[in-house]
Amino acid sequence: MSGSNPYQDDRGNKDRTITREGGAELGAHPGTGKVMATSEAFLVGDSMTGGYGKGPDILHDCTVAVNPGEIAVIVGPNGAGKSTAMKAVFGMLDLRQGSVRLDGEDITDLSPQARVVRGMGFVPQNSNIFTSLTVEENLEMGAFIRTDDFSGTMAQIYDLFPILKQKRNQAAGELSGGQRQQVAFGRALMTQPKVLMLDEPTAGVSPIVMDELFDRIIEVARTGIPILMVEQNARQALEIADKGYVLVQGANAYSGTGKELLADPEVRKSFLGG
Ligand SMILES: Nc1ncnc2c1ncn2[C@@H]1O[C@H](COP(=O)(O)OP(=O)(O)OP(=O)(O)O)[C@@H](O)[C@H]1O
Repeated sequence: MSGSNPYQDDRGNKDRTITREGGAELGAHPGTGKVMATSEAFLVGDSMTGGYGKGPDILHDCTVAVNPGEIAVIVGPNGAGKSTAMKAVFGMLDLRQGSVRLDGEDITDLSPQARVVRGMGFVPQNSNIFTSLTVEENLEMGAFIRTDDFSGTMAQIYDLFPILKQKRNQAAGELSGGQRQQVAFGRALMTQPKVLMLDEPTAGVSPIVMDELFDRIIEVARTGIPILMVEQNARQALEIADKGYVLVQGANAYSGTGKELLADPEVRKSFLGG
């Protein structure tokens, strides 16, 4: 979104090999094509183990990471812990082991609010907009941490999602599912995040709307904002993914580039419907 972003589009597929059980070699630094350790990635949830409250561990040594210019997608069966992994990266559950790092800094102990201030944008799966507020008020709420003039950012968001401009004075609750997702997406962009996390951005929308949302996600990634997202529509999401993680029972089962995972016979058979 921001013209001053130093990271330019570099979404070409790099030569990387698929890994099973962990993805230590995943992650290529934009511009260099050099494969670097996941631990050096811009955003990394590294070897995360933990669960909700005093309950059992849901995540088991789970690692997800994303770099500028990339779209990283987490897929896997229902209940695999995909949303939990996102919540863990955003600081919504206490990790028993592992860490979260953003731009080289350990943020494991920061609250979600503090992570937003550091540059994380998170769009949760549910309740991600204020239905009784107008579209524009929702976007304004997104800018809550900003003290500068955010009208330029709002204009960029209206360029990205023209329908939101058209409906800016309408209550967000009156919008279609796909339009509401655009509001949630736009609201997260209002903070000018350094990284964006989306939990099932295409949940409940038609295939056409899903394609449109994916196009917008690609557009945002091209501005250099790394995007980490969970998707139910695994096949379609992996098609636009620079890298993908298949989670099973809270652990990394497969990881690789989107292309590699789509081509892997085991991944196809077990997770992509053949
Ligand atoms: N708030 C919570 N408190 C306790 N357990 C939870 C909570 N949220 C999720 N879980 C449990 O964590 C496990 C993983 O759930 P999670 O929602 O992360 O899976 P998922 O892969 O995102 O699933 P889906 O694809 O169905 O959305 C499940 O067993 C679920 O019951």
